[in-house]
Amino acid sequence: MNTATPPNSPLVIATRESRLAIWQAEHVQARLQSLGHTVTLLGMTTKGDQILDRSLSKVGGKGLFVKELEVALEEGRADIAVHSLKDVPMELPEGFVLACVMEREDPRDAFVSPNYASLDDLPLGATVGTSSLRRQVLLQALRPDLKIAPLRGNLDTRLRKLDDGQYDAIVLAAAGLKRLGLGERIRTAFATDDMLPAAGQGALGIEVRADRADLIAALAPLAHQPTWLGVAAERAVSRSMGGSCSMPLAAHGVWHGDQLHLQAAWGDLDGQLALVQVDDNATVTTLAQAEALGESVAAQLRASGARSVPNT
Ligand SMILES: NCc1[nH]cc(CCC(=O)O)c1CC(=O)O
Repeated sequence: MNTATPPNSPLVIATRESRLAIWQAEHVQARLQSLGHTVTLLGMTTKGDQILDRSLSKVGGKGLFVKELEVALEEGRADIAVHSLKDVPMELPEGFVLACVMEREDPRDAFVSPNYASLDDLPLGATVGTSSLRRQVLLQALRPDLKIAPLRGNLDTRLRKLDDGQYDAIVLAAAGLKRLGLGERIRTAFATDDMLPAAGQGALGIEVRADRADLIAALAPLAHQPTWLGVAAERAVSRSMGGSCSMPLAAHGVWHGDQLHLQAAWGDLDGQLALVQVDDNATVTTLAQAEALGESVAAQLRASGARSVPNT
């Protein structure tokens, strides 16, 4: 079966239908169009979009936001899938690859509140909305008095719940807010030293079928190597720790002038709060070297008491 795209046939991008997902797909569409391609979008709903009443860490499945898009690639209904890299499982299913990682938007977490300018301004015992275990652990380390309440839904839904008065503040990825032109809602962007981001936060990954060498070549100009080296290391930490969204794990890699600086944190919510942090760097010029640094940092986390869970 020859499924290679003939020249001039349009490329089809599979995308979720949240405003952020559409923005990201249109961003890739515009970049590809500027390279001379014809590009259309195919919108679809994923399991992660449908389950809104439970914390995703309790739903448990990996790749809740990506599976349906992969089926569209498998069946040839679409050519490429654009993802927030943070939502992409550490191991892609057999037959799929990340064709490229694009330049990162702001990787930081954002403090959003109608009444308070920063975490320090919150009164004792204030309620902060987030369903991310990583954010929960890091927030409790900074402010043990805070009440953390679950918060799900797309960005607009989360902001509406804040505006309805259900929370004193919420914590979101700065990248999503900025992409949607909602950057003015950010009262403070957390220093990454205080709130270390999730692996891949703020970066876009483009997934294709591994047998589509034509697409991998077409997408190569969209890659941003410094971002890719950083997130490759972050994802290696997570993979090595058996990473799933049910583990509070943070990893942030910054590549500059052949040096990769990688920070990671692991937390435990069972019983007393435990937080383990590691900081390392290495000379890195290839993805394999970036991943080796990530594995080394994961080993250092474990040596300091972090427990990895086996991949399921
Ligand atoms: N887990 C949902 C998700 N996936 C990607 C982003 C934001 C954009 C990004 O990190 O690239 C968000 C929202 C959030 O964490 O606030």
